[in-house]
Amino acid sequence: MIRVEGLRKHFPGAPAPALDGVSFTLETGQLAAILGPSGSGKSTLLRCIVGLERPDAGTLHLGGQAGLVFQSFELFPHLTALANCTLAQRLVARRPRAEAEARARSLLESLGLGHQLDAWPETLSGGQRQRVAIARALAMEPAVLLYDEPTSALDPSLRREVIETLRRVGGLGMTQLVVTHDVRLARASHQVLVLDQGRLVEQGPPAQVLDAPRHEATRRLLVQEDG
Ligand SMILES: Nc1ncnc2c1ncn2[C@@H]1O[C@H](COP(=O)(O)OP(=O)(O)OP(=O)(O)O)[C@@H](O)[C@H]1O
Repeated sequence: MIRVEGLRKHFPGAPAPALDGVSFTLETGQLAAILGPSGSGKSTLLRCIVGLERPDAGTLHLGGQAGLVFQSFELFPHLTALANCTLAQRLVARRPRAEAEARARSLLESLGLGHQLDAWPETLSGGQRQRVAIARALAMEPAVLLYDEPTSALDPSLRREVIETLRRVGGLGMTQLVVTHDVRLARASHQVLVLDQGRLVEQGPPAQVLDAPRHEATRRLLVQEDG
């Protein structure tokens, strides 16, 4: 479970805070989508949770480290799928090779890549590369996995594949937080959080937030998506 309470971040010189008292709770194994207009504070929220930015006030209870999966899902091109998933385990977590490989293999298998362990990134499809990147993040055993715009710049079939993968990862018990403009991805989540000007203006299951939006910012996001 992750709990965020009263998170506040005001960048020096900025006219208004990027985060202005954000609080929410996410149960273990749940997937939450963070929506909001440009500049509403989505990336700042992720960066505070992962520790890349220090909040001015508020508390974070993660029960461990947060892992961040970047938009481009970049893999090390000179390492096989398996080696991509063992490098940080060995260098950062200092796990012995056999242990790191066993964990990587099991994660790649559970994401449907058991037959691609020795494949080079350039020989994998876009969707397969993404699953390797996610397995690599999971191998570090984060308490929560964060994604910044995982489906932007992807074609529709790949988007569906990413959504399917996030569900699978949720099935492994991982708590996930996804910043996205993709309403379809938000619909596949357990909880939708809408940020506007650094404040959480809506929060609830997708059926509630997306089908009966109460806030203007949410309505605008839905109109943009339809158009
Ligand atoms: N390092 C920084 N220094 C000063 N201001 C910043 C910094 N980072 C973000 N901001 C400001 O904080 C606010 C929130 O930015 P943030 O990047 O979190 O928004 P966002 O919702 O992720 O936007 P987008 O959807 O465009 O990525 C914006 O007004 C932005 O200009």
